Amino acid sequence: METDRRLFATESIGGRAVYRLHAVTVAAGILLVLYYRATHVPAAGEGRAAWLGMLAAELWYSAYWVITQSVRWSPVSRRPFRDRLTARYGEKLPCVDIFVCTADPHSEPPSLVISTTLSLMAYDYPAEKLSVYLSDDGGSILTFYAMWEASSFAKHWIPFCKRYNIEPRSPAAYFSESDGLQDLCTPKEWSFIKDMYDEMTERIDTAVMSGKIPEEIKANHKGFNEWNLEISSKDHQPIVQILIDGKDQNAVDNEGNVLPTLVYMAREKRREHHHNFKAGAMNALIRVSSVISNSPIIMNVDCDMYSNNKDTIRDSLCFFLDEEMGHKIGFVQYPQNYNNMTKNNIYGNSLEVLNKVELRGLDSVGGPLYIGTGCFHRREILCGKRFTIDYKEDWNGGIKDKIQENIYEIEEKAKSLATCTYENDTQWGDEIGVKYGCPVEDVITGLAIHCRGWESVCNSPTRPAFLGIGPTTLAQTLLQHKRWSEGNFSIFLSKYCPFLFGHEKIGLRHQMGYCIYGLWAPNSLATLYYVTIPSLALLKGTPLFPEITSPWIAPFIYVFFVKNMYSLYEALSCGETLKGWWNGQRMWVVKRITSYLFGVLDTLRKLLGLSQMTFVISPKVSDEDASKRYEQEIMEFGSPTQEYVIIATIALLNLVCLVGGLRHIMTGGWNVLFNVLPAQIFLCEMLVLTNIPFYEAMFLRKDRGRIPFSVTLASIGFVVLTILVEVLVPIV
Ligand SMILES: O=c1ccn([C@@H]2O[C@H](COP(=O)(O)OP(=O)(O)O[C@H]3O[C@H](CO)[C@@H](O)[C@H](O)[C@H]3O)[C@@H](O)[C@H]2O)c(=O)[nH]1
Ligand SMILES: [Mn+2]
Repeated sequence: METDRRLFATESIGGRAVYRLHAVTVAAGILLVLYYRATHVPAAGEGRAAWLGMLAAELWYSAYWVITQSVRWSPVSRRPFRDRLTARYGEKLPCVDIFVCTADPHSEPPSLVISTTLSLMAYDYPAEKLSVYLSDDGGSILTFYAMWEASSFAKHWIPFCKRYNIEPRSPAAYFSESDGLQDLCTPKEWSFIKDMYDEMTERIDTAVMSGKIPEEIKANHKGFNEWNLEISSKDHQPIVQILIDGKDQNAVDNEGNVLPTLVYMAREKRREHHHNFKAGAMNALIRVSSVISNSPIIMNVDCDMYSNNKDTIRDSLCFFLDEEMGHKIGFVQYPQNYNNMTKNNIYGNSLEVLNKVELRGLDSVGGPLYIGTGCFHRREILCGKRFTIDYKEDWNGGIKDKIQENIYEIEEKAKSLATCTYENDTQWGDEIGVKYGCPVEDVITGLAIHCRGWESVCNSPTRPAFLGIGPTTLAQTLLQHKRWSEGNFSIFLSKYCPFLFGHEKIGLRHQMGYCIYGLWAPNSLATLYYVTIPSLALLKGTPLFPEITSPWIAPFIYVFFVKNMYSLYEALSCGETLKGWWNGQRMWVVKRITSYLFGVLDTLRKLLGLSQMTFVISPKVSDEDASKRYEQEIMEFGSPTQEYVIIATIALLNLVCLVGGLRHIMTGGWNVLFNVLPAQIFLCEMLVLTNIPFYEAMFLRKDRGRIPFSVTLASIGFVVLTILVEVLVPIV
């Protein structure tokens, strides 16, 4: 009976023996490599500087490797017992507020936003306890209109979902997956609801295309009056519209059941006030919801992350309501999964290893990071509460306790909480709510929560809880990673550096876990060095590794192979393909020499006060031609960017160095090449192999997504320049 009390189980993840064997031997190998480097520095003039650079890069890699192992030692997975929750609490469950953020009706189409919203409204959870809030940072009447449409479609959609117990509950996802041949409902019923949905989306898409809402529609809801002629996305009054008021007896679906509360909010925007991006939106939502439903649990998702699993709320509550551990848990994070990944993960965006290995590993050392989406928080904790050993949550707060206030009064009160000036001279954005000033506001907020004594857990059900839209072009991928690496690096360099801020507050391994991401960006420097200097040295004939006959080559080979084999094993065991792993390796190099490099440079510029923080939204739509290439897993370049110049230059440089290196056969014979330089030939060759898609994109492809000619030309120029410089002022 004892065990039945628990609402969730913690299980350790297998395969640790293999892992630990690999880790211990690789660590030994690394020590030998470093020892060799430090004791065999060549004389000046024989490549000493280049050798010392190798030492520095390898020292960095070693330290970083140790950091990434912090979370791999004893990962855990969690299993909630939903049935026990239901048996114990019945429908006496806490109220839950759900926040959705959107920012721009063009890169985040309103029809997508409402599909997400509808999927959340249709959770298997008592509707009277559920409130869904949308924050629209685009302040767009188009998004409001879509929400208004959703509020009436919900009356058909929610009962349909519940009656037939369908999954997923995002209409867009459901109709694209199901072909109407399901035996759960009559074909007539299915077509009825599908037509209704199609017609609604068409009306919305037409409105978005024309940018206007027909007058007769506007007459249907007072909310449309908020948009007068002067209003723009960067300059408008606060707007709060309760589209469905859960307390209203008349707000029922077509079967007479209560509907969840649905609220549209566009916080005030004025040009002279900084709005703090998504963090600002989240904080406004926390306040606005406090006067409408004030639920003790807050869940937030991005507008493209629909709910793919109807049980997620109940699953999450198993953690918070667990009698033994629940009081320590500050938030429950779900992994970020995408529904638009191709089989072989061409841009390395599937985050499988991060989700399945790193998040679970973090879970065993204090808790996963808050990653900004798919996360359940206790409201109190988001508002700054510290952990105390006798902490006990009052689960009765929320919608049902509210006295019946006039809906207009509530809206007015809510608006006053969403103004630009509300936060002046308050702790909002610092001690209260989501923190400001960082492009990964979520990570820094989660860190502060951990440092206030709370733990977090990662729940990763077999049927993913949320599915979003991942980047589908190289440019989008690099952009997202620039924001992430820059954000995490700026945390590392700030007073929130996990080693300082977390000192004595969270465990060492937890601090290191945070630094896996904090140090993504500076990895770029070591990588840039490693993909250029050994190759240039090969061209010149300067050895930078032990000879093949020297026993010292062994640790180099061991570390290289075993580390990579383990990474392959990890990827395969997370469900990736061999090719997917290979593509992922390419993307690591590419991200490091572009996104992460710019991440370092921009972080430094910000530290020097030369630039301001930005948040470039990832587009959720792409053109047809490009989507086709994405599905065929052909890399997309298109218009020229500096990133592409770097990628093309490094690719070409390595090709030239490999070919040029082979000329040593002429002068020194096979002996020189294969005894003295084998490691460099191998390294250079591996780089050339991974870079094959780039050569194709430069020289062979004819489609619109190829590398633009100007980029190829520039990269040829840079390669020539590099080699000239190398001849004139040798660096290696
Ligand atoms: O001024 C802004 C900018 C963005 N957003 C919203 O923030 C979300 C995330 O933006 P997106 O461009 O999709 O970024 P991603 O790179 O996909 O987001 C990941 O990384 C972000 C931090 O960089 C986290 O906040 C996200 O939760 C996480 O999914 C979206 O819903 C946006 O609508 C706003 O509400 N206001
Ligand atoms: Mn996104």
